[in-house]
Amino acid sequence: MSRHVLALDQGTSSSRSIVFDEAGRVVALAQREFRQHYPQPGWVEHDPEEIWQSQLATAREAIAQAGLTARDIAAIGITNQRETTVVWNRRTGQPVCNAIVWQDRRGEPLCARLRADGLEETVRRSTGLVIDPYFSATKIRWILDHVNGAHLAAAQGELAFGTVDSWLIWKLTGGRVHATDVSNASRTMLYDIRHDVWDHELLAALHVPDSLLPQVLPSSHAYGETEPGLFGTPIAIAGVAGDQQAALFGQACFEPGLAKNTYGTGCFMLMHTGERFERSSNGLVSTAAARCGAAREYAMEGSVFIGGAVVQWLRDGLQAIRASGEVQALAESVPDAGGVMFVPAFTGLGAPYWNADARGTIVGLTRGSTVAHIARAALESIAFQSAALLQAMARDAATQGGRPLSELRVDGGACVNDLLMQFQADLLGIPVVRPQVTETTALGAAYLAGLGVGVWRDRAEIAALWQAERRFLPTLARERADELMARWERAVRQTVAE
Ligand SMILES: Nc1ncnc2c1ncn2[C@@H]1O[C@H](COP(=O)(O)OP(=O)(O)O)[C@@H](O)[C@H]1O
Ligand SMILES: O=P(O)(O)OC[C@H](O)CO
Repeated sequence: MSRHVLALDQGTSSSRSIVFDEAGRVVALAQREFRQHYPQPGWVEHDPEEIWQSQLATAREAIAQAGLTARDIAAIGITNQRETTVVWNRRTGQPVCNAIVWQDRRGEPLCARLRADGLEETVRRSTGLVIDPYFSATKIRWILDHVNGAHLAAAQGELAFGTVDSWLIWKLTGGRVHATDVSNASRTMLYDIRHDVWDHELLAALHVPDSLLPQVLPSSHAYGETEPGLFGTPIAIAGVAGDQQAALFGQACFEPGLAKNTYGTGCFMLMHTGERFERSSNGLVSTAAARCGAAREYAMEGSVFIGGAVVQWLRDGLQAIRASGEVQALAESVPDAGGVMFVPAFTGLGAPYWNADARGTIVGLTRGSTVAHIARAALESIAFQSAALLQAMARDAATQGGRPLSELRVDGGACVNDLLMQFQADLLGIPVVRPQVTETTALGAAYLAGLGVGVWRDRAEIAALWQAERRFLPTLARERADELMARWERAVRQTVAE
């Protein structure tokens, strides 16, 4: 049997495909960026057709680059930017409009209505989430309300909704399979993660007909086979998970209390909480972890909307650097941020603050401040936001009888930045551990698929493959770290002042 697995990693800024071997090593990687559309302030869209074409192209490239053919691929695992919403016509397979991306805030007025209707507790109890336009529910409703004919077509059962995984499964199987996995379903704000069913009270509150919805399956499962024409021979789709839950799996965080933080466009810290659905009292959400069988598994999550994206802003907005990789040298050209504090609330603030109206703020500027101080403060903001998540997790653990975190596993595009990782360890006061394979999102999807077809036997075998590349140990005095966090929180308060 073939021992290679192909992971399709459909991210916010690019589509990537990676071929892994049975040791979990990257054999080939292909990547394509695609266009971001910003039709109005606060709106972000993607063209679903471009998502599909870029994903397909990278999948073919990765197989060819590895010197393999489709026959050598044991299975495909899919992982994806979560919450992003696609609605398409079941007969023609055509999307009815652009995908509404997770960062898009247009659902806020509807969220305000849901809050006013007193649905907050229902949402939290059933879905584990807070009412926020980040999640798919209000994006679906917006499409049905604003796209010509969509409301009627939905009522007549002609339309299908899916997060990006469902859309890719649909395209890969030639429209034969309309499904999603439980970790993606848990991000829609319509799925009851306690009982594993779509929540009919929430569907009714949002007037979303259930004919729109995909079937929800475990993350490691036989979803179907790809159309023979796509790769020359059919390949089994055997794993599907939202990218953050896939990263948790790829980091081998299978035990309650193990956590990872992914530093991509945003930052996403997830802690496995085992089979217990725990609710946060400190601004985090509960979510379904990737699932291999019938047992329910959960995670506590903190989502930061602007992580590595602040570095993109330094590059594209401020034009302070030409490439993201240059930020470390610029930030290191000064000994510290010189009192500058940067809160990149460009699209509001996610966890633990949940404020859609906050906007970016730089405080503490003096005559001596330079672009290097701003770059350093920008990098530090990624660590501050993540530290606020960890503090929230620690507060939850303290009240729920859990143990505080003993180390944090990291991954994502910005985790290559040593300065950022060291500052993160300093703020957190625990080791920050970077694994040898930092493509953990794709690796998690590959593991889920490979487990299904026997490339890997069980989680123990996967856990044994995980290896640290570098441990960043905290060096800062705790009082100094606390002082910095207090200054950060003061700066955050200024982002919401009008
Ligand atoms: N050396 C670096 N230091 C800090 N941030 C970086 C560095 N290199 C890349 N990044 C940031 O990492 C992000 C890309 O990470 P990636 O995991 O590929 O994102 P995504 O999955 O969200 O598309 C970008 O926002 C980029 O600015
Ligand atoms: O595409 P990423 O890696 O920034 O991940 C996006 C998240 O899934 C959004 O919840």
